[in-house]
Amino acid sequence: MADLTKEQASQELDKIRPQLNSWRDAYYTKDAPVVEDNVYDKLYNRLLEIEQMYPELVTPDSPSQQVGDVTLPDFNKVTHDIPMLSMGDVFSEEELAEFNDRIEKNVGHEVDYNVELKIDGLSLSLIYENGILVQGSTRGNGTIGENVTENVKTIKDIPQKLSRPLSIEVRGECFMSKKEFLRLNQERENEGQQVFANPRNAAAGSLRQLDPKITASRKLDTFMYTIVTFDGMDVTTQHQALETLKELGFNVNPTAQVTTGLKGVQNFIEHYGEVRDDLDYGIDGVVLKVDDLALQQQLGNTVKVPRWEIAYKFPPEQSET
Ligand SMILES: NC(=O)c1cnc(N)c2cc(Br)sc12
Repeated sequence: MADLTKEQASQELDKIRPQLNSWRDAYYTKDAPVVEDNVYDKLYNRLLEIEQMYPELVTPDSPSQQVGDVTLPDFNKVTHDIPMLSMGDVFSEEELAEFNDRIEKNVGHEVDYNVELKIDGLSLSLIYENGILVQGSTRGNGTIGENVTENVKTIKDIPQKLSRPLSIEVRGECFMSKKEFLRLNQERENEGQQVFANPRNAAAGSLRQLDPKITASRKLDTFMYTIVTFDGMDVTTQHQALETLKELGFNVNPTAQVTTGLKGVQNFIEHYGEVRDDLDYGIDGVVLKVDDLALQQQLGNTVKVPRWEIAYKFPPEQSET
């Protein structure tokens, strides 16, 4: 192979990487590959050849770093540097008022809440380095989760590259729409396989797959709702965090609202309690979060759950088995 200068090698890799990644995405996430295998392999081997000459040019998003074909014997584990806590639950307006009273007594004034839907899926952590997705993991026990990076890379609404080269961790919910749940269960029934009991189980069973190709064959979605590390971004409230997540390319649930005190929260709860069956995704309640992030830090967490957020839970859906 004619010797390449490092600059020439870098320029050629900058062309090859996105081409291979787009072909790879088509293979994993759309109906059919867009090129013949030999065309893909020829360009992939050229990438390996150049990366072998200049290993320092290998980037995390290079196709040579995506090991999507390997079916792991078991999940590798990841440690959550900041634990993925669960959340306290309340089931009545009175309990909600008690939560609000505790907050106001603690801080000495009325607070703004960011009110969001509680999505019926499984928690997901995504870590980006210089804007490139490098790790996806489940909550696990809150401290030790499962590494599901290769599976996460097949979920279409998760950006593999952010709109800015940030090194951040974000968290949200991975879920399966009711429409996809019905399609998948019909497919499994046709194939004589056991059907999933509900969309939440189907989402968990699809994300926690050792073979990424199986995950890719199922349509999973996400709503991201927390920035854990900010990489210098100036974000001071939860509702700003949601706007920032959207700007960075994440899917964010559009229903969130800011309220002062509990004003408007009951209307929000009543409205979404009434329309939940019409949503194409499962919800099991409403989450109230103190909107000011500094105040969240000041309030802190109990041993198990944050003091600054609460889940108002709906009764189980009639159709839920
Ligand atoms: N909007 C949110 O914060 C949210 C939505 N859906 C969920 N299942 C959860 C769980 C935690 Br913990 S927070 C949260």
